[in-house]
Amino acid sequence: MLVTIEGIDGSGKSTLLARLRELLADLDPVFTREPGATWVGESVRRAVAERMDPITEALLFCADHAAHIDTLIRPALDEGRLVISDRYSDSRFAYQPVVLDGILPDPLPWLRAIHDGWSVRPDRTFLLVLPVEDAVSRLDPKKQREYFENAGILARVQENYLTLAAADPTRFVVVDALLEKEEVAGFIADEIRTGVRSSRSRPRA
Ligand SMILES: Nc1ncnc2c1ncn2[C@@H]1O[C@H](COP(=O)(O)OP(=O)(O)OP(=O)(O)O)[C@@H](O)[C@H]1O
Ligand SMILES: Cc1cn([C@H]2C[C@H](O)[C@@H](COP(=O)(O)O)O2)c(=O)[nH]c1=O
Repeated sequence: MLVTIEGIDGSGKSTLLARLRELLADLDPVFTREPGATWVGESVRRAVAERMDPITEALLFCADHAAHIDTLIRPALDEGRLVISDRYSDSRFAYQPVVLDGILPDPLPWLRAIHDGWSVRPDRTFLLVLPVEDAVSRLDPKKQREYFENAGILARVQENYLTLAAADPTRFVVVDALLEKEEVAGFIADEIRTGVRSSRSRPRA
């Protein structure tokens, strides 16, 4: 079963993932992330830091996804493992249309077409949602920030996420990221357990 965690910067993904490691330890999940599960992710971070052109950046995010699927996601799913990824393809579908606005006429179908035929669809996606000003106020001012981490961009990214969630309500679970950390993690851990139980009781396709 493939579970993904999505949300704008500062929504609490890293905090949640750290707690899920403890709460779901008995299920022995494979925890992973995009970008960064493979060395291609290092190139992506470099491209973002150097503000390379947005097409190069988008294609590097896609290349990182392809390497991630090939080296980690597919092998783990083939072994029947629970995989939990901190960001995945929906990050591309939410962030890159904002970055590519004015560069491509219609970025989302272009991005989706790049993923067609080889990407693996998540079984469940938890989207952490909160007012953008709360997310920005949570960001560590001492840390070097990616250029995405600006309120104007993040507001548009979150709108894109909410549109994706509304279009696919059986996969997405929208979670109020203003709730207490423990409440967010407890709720998502319970939902993942329920999903794992039902996927194990279903014959494999
Ligand atoms: N539910 C919550 N309530 C209040 N504060 C929270 C909550 N979840 C996380 N935080 C705090 O918000 C800050 C940002 O959280 P975190 O680093 O987990 O976000 P993130 O989504 O991983 O951000 P990024 O995408 O920038 O890495 C941290 O200081 C964290 O302690
Ligand atoms: C996977 C992916 C990520 N991004 C953006 C979102 C964040 O601002 C950074 C990743 O940093 P984090 O430490 O995970 O917060 O990259 C993106 O624009 N497109 C993507 O596909």
